[in-house]
Amino acid sequence: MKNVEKYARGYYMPPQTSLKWTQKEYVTEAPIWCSVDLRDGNQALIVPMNLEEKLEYFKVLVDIGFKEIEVGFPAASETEFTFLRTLIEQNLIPDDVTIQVLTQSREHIIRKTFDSLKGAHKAVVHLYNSTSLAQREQVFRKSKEEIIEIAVTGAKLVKQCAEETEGNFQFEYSPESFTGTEIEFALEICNKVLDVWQPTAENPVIINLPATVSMSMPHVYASQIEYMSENLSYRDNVILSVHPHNDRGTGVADAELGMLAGAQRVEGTLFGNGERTGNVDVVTLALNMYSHGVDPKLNFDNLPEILAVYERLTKMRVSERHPYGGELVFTAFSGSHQDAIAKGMKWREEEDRQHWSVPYLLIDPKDIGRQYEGDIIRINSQSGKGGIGYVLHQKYGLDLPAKMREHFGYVVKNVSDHQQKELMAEEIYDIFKNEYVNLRTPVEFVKYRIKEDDNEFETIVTIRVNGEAKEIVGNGNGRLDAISNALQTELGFDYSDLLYTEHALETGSKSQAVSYIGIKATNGTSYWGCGIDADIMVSSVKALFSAVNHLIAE
Ligand SMILES: CC(=O)SCCNC(=O)CCNC(=O)[C@H](O)C(C)(C)COP(=O)(O)OP(=O)(O)OC[C@H]1O[C@@H](n2cnc3c(N)ncnc32)[C@H](O)[C@@H]1OP(=O)(O)O
Ligand SMILES: CC(C)C(=O)C(=O)O
Repeated sequence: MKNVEKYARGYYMPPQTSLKWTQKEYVTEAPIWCSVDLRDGNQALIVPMNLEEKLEYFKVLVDIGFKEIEVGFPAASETEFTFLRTLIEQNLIPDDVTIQVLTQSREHIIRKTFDSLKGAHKAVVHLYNSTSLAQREQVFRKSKEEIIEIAVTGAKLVKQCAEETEGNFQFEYSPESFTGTEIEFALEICNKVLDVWQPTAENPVIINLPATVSMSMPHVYASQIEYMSENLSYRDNVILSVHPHNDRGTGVADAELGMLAGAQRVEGTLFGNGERTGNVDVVTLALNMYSHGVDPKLNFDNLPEILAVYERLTKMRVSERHPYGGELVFTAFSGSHQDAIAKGMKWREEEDRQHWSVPYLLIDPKDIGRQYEGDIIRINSQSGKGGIGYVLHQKYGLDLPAKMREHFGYVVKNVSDHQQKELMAEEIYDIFKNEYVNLRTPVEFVKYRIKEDDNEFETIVTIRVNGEAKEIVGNGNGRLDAISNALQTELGFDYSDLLYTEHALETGSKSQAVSYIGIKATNGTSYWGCGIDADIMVSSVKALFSAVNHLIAE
């Protein structure tokens, strides 16, 4: 690419790197989650949510289990202000939920923010100003000292307003654009703000270190978080928070490594909505944790419902490949994946197995409200017998013998390949019926009579050959054997190795028998048939005729 030299830059690695976080395998405890959907997510929407939409979204967040929710930027607009007033005046904030509001470090904005908070029992007031080299030089055109002054002046005013306003206020400070800030300067400015706020064990201060723009690889961010965690003043009374964005596609990695490095709190949004490429996706973070056997303390056991509300209110779309929520993320189309999943699911059914280890599926889709049927195995020309057999079994209760499954697999693949489309379960079942169950030409079974004498059977079978009715006669040491012999004599060719299986099939309140029959022609080729009937013997005879019709057609 021609302009690559434009982008060479340093990443502000800490002066001493201890990298203790690299020794940890996974996050062992849920962080304090703070949803910023209604603020950072909302400010990035083409049309920000209206009052009713924000109220509905707030309820969804509460139901998921968020205990901290940044509800907006009250000084930004009338809707934002009114939303906050509605939450407070209509008493819509549960006792165990703390709302959070964002403010720039500007006097009129801070004062308006506190106006919006009147009557709130408790709230986090979140103050920010940009600290990065780029913002200092280009946006603010101020020295480091002047930038510290903005933060400290704002922090003092926030403290004063909190003292003048009834309610319990906790403070949060973000050195916005932290990842573009020299790490020692970020530490200095945070410590200056902490000096103003004087955090205590009863009222700790949140220091939030945003990857406002994610610039470096995740290990750099983690090293920065660890450095801040180890060097912040009042550390015991500071809650260290991360707020990653997803510019490099590493928002989740940033948050996870950030937690390993000492972050106790995470700010993010559902499905990663937010500025540009979005905020970190809390659903993915929480369910990643769940997949490690750690309770994330957020409830996503009905993710499809949450996703539907999210898409309706934000008018954003969750991509098919989005972790956990995406339509296709538990779906296998390809044969070998389907085969392994179908076998893995069967292995689970055989015994009560606690530990989830089904190949290709990170978690059990059912745990987050996804269905097996139609969700995990879908059929196209990349699919194989395992998946096709699984669909027929799950949806229609058919349990094809292994060899027949193989034959039918190719039949289905052929249809899908030629039609260049995915086949739904109903279509597969139709192909199955046309291929075997309804195959009645050239020879159609009509009825049979049978006599038994000392385990010797003699039968007269009524058949129709190319539409013409006739009776054929045969003997054998079993009913099916006798009928098969009658057919072979009439048709004048041989087959052997009659392979027969059957099982019951519940259709509505009625039970039917399904029989599968495989026959081998003298040239070694196998042919398969299936019959379904309330009478088990009739189902076997129909299966035999279906297999024989395949043989004749060759
Ligand atoms: C990374 C983030 O997501 S931060 C949050 C961003 N979210 C939003 O901005 C959404 C809501 N914002 C708004 O509605 C508006 O920006 C308002 C109401 C807050 C402010 O509106 P306005 O004053 O009209 O405009 P604007 O935001 O452009 O103001 C820019 C001025 O504020 C200054 N400023 C910006 N951020 C801050 C800050 N955090 N602290 C102090 N000053 C700041 C700028 O330097 C600029 O100063 P100048 O007037 O001397 O040039
Ligand atoms: C206000 C801060 C935390 C922010 O939204 C960001 O830096 O992305």
